[in-house]
Amino acid sequence: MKGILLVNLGSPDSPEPKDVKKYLGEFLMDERVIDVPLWARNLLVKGIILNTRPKASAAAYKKIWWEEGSPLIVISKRLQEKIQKQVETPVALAMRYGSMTIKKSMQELVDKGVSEILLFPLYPQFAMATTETILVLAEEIQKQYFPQVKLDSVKAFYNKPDYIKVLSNSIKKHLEGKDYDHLLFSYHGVPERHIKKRDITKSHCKIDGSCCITPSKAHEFCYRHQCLEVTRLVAKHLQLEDNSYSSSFQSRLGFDPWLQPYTDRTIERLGKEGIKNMAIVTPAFVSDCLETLEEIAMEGQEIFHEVGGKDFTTIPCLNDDEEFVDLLSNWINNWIN
Ligand SMILES: C=CC1=C(C)c2cc3[nH]c(cc4nc(cc5[nH]c(cc1n2)c(C)c5CCC(=O)O)C(CCC(=O)O)=C4C)c(C)c3C=C
Ligand SMILES: [Fe+2]
Ligand SMILES: [Fe+2]
Repeated sequence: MKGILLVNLGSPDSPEPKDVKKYLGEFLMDERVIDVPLWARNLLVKGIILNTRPKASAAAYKKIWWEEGSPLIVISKRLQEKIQKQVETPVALAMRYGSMTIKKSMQELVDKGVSEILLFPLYPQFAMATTETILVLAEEIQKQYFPQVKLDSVKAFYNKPDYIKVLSNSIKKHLEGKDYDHLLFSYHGVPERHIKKRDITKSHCKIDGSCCITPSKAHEFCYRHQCLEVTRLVAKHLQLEDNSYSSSFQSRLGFDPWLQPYTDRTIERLGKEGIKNMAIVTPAFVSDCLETLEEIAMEGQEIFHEVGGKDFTTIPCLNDDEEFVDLLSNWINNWIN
């Protein structure tokens, strides 16, 4: 029998500093997230970040935490339950980091008689720090604990026309009746180095004004290209006017250059340039989480107001939107049959 394993990023067990520290330790010690030699990662993560960041991170998590738990986990569970209603084969949910492990969820599927698993990373764009780390870990677990199970995986779906349509419809629905001057597409950032490391041509990615719009085989693994493509395709679908939208990258960590322009500086610039009403959408995230509910909806809004902006509309992620559930269920049913 076939089975599905949806995988999202994960969250701490609670917004208390000790749980946040445990979670961040696992997340940031991943060599595909902080991609430096082990000794340097130990020094940076265990020596510096885990001694300074958990308190502030925990305070941020407390602001967005729901009674049922972490928004990212609760929303992912709702998505799983809704997909399960439309799919005949078992659908399990795991997180790359934290207690809902890939191993436990694979075991759950195997216990139900599953011998072929479709791994479904819940990320529209490929990144070393997201899709790749899930695929690598899932393969290791399968080889070690479930050698009899066949593993298949869903590729980044950033440019699939039916995905672009669902995302565009959601944006349109949430902006209905709103008067906005600028729509900002804010994607989670990654260090520039990550993009160059995954350039399979070894020479294409220059992270300049043109490489990501020049066709290349490198784009199969270029997070920057895939983000900018989502913006381009949605803008085309919604017939947005030039200069009424732009892309930026949020959540940078550390001192290395990350993908630019940075979201916080872009919001500030837009406000200073006289934009009064802005909307913001976050298509690198399938589920609302700390990075959308706190960093964008709270901090982003504050920055905008400080520089004279008025109306700041945060468009929710696709979460468990009916059209999105139908879309994922269709893709899964096509794989099953
Ligand atoms: C598109 C998805 C994501 C990419 C790419 C990504 C890269 C990345 N992230 C960090 C560091 C942190 N990310 C944190 C939170 C966080 N990141 C994502 C998604 C991507 N990260 C999500 C969905 C979340 C929220 C999780 C939740 O529980 O709601 C955090 C923790 C929060 C904080 O302390 O600010 C860190 C740290 C790096 C270094 C990185 C790429 C290299
Ligand atoms: Fe992140
Ligand atoms: Fe590129």
